Amino acid sequence: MKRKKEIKTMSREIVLGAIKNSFLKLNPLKMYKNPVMFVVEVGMFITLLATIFPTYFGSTYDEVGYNALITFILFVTVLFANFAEALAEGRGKAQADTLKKTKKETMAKLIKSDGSIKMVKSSELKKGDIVLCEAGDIIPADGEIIEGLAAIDESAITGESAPVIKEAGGDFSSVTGGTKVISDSIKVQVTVDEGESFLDRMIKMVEGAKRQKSPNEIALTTVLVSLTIIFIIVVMTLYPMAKFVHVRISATTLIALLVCLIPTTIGGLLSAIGIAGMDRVTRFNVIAMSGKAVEAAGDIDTMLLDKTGTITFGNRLAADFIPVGGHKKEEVTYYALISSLKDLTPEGRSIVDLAKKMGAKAEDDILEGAEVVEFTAETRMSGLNLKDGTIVRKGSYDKIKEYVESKGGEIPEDLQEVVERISLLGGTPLIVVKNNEVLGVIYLKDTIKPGMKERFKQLRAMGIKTIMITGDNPLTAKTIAEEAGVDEFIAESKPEDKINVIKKEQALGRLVAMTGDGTNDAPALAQADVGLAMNSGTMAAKEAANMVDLDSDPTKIIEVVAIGKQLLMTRGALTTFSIANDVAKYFAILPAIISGTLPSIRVLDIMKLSSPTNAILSALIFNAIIIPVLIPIAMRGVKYKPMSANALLTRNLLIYGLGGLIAPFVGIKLIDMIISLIF
Ligand SMILES: Nc1ncnc2c1ncn2[C@@H]1O[C@H](COP(=O)(O)OP(=O)(O)OP(=O)(O)O)[C@@H](O)[C@H]1O
Ligand SMILES: [K+]
Ligand SMILES: [Mg+2]
Repeated sequence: MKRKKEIKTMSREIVLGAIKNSFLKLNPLKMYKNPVMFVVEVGMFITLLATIFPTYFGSTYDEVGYNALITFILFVTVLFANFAEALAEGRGKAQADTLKKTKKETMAKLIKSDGSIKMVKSSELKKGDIVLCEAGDIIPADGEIIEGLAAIDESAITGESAPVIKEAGGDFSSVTGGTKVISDSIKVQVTVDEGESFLDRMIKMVEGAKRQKSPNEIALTTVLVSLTIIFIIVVMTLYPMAKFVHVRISATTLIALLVCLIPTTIGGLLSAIGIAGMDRVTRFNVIAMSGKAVEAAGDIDTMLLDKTGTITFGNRLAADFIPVGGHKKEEVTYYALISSLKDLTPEGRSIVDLAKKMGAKAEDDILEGAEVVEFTAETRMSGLNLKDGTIVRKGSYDKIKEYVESKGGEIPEDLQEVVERISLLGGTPLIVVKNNEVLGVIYLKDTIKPGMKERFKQLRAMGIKTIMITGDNPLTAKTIAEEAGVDEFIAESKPEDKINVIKKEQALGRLVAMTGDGTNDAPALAQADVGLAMNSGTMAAKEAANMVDLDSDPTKIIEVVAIGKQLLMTRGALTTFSIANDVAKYFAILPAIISGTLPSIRVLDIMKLSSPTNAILSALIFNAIIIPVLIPIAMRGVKYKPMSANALLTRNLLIYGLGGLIAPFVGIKLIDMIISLIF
């Protein structure tokens, strides 16, 4: 998988910026957005007061040093949490800066209504304006090509240096502001107003300016806040209880205890995990419009893929012309050529090329007065109505059969056999007819992308059902489906079938992902829970989708799903670790605090820490340090291996649950040993 636009994960600049921002984030007006860490910050202010006025907070003047130390550790804890978030944000900003460099003011050649050209600034362009873009020009705004064809360098946005061909009409007519015309000239109609361009939206997304908490994140935050409130109540009731049994506990100790118990680890890392997840998607050259979309990708049950161009390379090339019904090869070749003279699809062009190579030649005046019937996915046919009344068509087996029969023609006996032969090879048969007479078949060859079987196996291991949906005939569909290893296929489907399949799956409570690039994919892309549009596709598709792949690689949906899963897993794993940690800390320090005055508790004091004060300090230091220790995992995400949800859960509970329980005992004991050496 190509990752061209790799931006350094951890440059000096990003780290320095993050350090500065972790201090700025201390502002309580910003801090309250992270409720768990806000509680720590408030606790810090109280222990600070307890350092200055110890007697008001149940401390003695002897304990000023202890109070100050606790205040300092709490300060560092909050700082560490802020650093995690700032670091994640910083990496997004670095990517946004690279994009911003693309967004330069350029001069545009505005075509006025009288046809004359006026030079204007790109920022002055409005929706609907028509501009001329010639070789060497930077395209001044997003738009659709309304006239011409050009090679365009999109490397500024995609990082891909090979130019792409864009042309008026069809699914490859949209152009993006900031890209450069390499050859030829086009007329472009501007489709967006200033500030709303694709690049603008991309920058905003990557920068995190529009970042909102995803529903999952909000739900988890609610759980964390509830836990925090419970522990505040627990710690508050501890005070009168301790007094009752004549144990003196100062406010500072209670706050230290509280901070150890509330889920500070996940509280500190939660937003970094979300931001880093989106960042990983961006690093794959996919722009996600929301964190919600990335998370949805992690929960996908069903994936819809089309055949041509997704599972196969999609550059279907004519490989042969096969006559049927006693016709000659020259005849099919000639009419295949005629039917494709005005067919600008890759298939049509390859037919013209092959027919010419095989010696067919169209008369110079054949197109005079001829009516062009363009290919649509709906009709699955294309061709010409010649001036002399001859009708030439080529198209899919089912549609041509329908057409010929409606015109009173007959289907030659050997047609079925030829169609089957091509289909069994995974090729697409196109039937050529003249008036109501079937002449033969065009064999369009396509190749399955390498490694598809392996990828679908992985998806199956993840528990995802794959459905290939194609306009091609059932036999070709079956051959390709079997060869690629998809779970199900739907053949002879019309564009609207996609949206129906999605709706049906969703009605069964499933989350559905799909990729697409055409305007007719737009409704389905919008309907899908994860819609990944190709950057090469139309604006309509890109606007409807919640993700855009800058490399226009439809199979990348597989990686996006893996990243989404990894994001959800990372969050789950670190939450488990955090809570297990807090439970362990409770058992590590509470006996140490109380056993001094209540000897009966001593049996519980399994850790044998050097002193109650050292126990609290060690636990609190461990609590702070664990945040930066886990930052790399939050950023990188936990390792993901395709397996079922249950197997994953068991595995993670073992690693992160058990690990979270054991780590504090080891960590706190070590810190205690170091502290007792110092003091
Ligand atoms: N240029 C063309 N002229 C006539 N018929 C065509 C042309 N291109 C494709 N067809 C026929 O129309 C069918 C449907 O095409 P469409 O592009 O909708 O689907 P597809 O490319 O076969 O599959 P997918 O949905 O996987 O891309 C093709 O299978 C083929 O039989
Ligand atoms: K904690
Ligand atoms: Mg197609």
